[in-house]
Amino acid sequence: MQQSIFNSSNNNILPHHGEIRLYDQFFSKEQADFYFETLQNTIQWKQEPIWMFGKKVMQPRLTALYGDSEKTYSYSGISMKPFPWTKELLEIKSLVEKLVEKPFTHVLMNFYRDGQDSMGWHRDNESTLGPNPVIASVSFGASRNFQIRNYFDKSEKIQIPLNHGSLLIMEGESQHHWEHQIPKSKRVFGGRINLTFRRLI
Ligand SMILES: O=C(O)CCC(=O)C(=O)O
Ligand SMILES: [Fe+2]
Repeated sequence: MQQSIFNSSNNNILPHHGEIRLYDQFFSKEQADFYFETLQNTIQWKQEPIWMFGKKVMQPRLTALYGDSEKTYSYSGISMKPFPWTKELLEIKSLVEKLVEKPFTHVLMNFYRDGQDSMGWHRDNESTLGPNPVIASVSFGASRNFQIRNYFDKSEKIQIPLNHGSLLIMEGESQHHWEHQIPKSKRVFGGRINLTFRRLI
């Protein structure tokens, strides 16, 4: 199932059970270029292992966690301790918070070096995020397809491109009923940086 959401700013992409909204040009091209460059060079990117089906495997991308406190964030069998906020991350956080009207405590960042880097199907439903988390996802760099599918009926699928400077908000029941992924692509060559702002409780 494919929905036409292009150019819409605050329409819900999900047909039921939760809300996902896309702001395709939340950042101007100049702002997005600046943040892509700066984050690429100043963030402490690392390739970290995770546990999958009882095996330790390297994640197919680089990651970094920045945030408020000493509070560690655990997912897929690993825990990450946040680095303190940088000037640019605080700027981006405050722009996003102005729109969402909710505060965030952490940002989990992913650097997809090229089309071969990816993230598999998952839900952001760790108990430390609370029952119906608001997750704000900012993208800079190469455009990648964001695929969403119904967790209970895997045939119900939606795909949207996340472009340079876009902001995607996931909220309500979305993390209960829907999972998402960034698949590999043979047609993508450049790097992409994604920031997911979260509130850890
Ligand atoms: O790179 C993306 O757009 C998705 C990131 C994501 O799903 C996550 O960090 O949980
Ligand atoms: Fe996610």
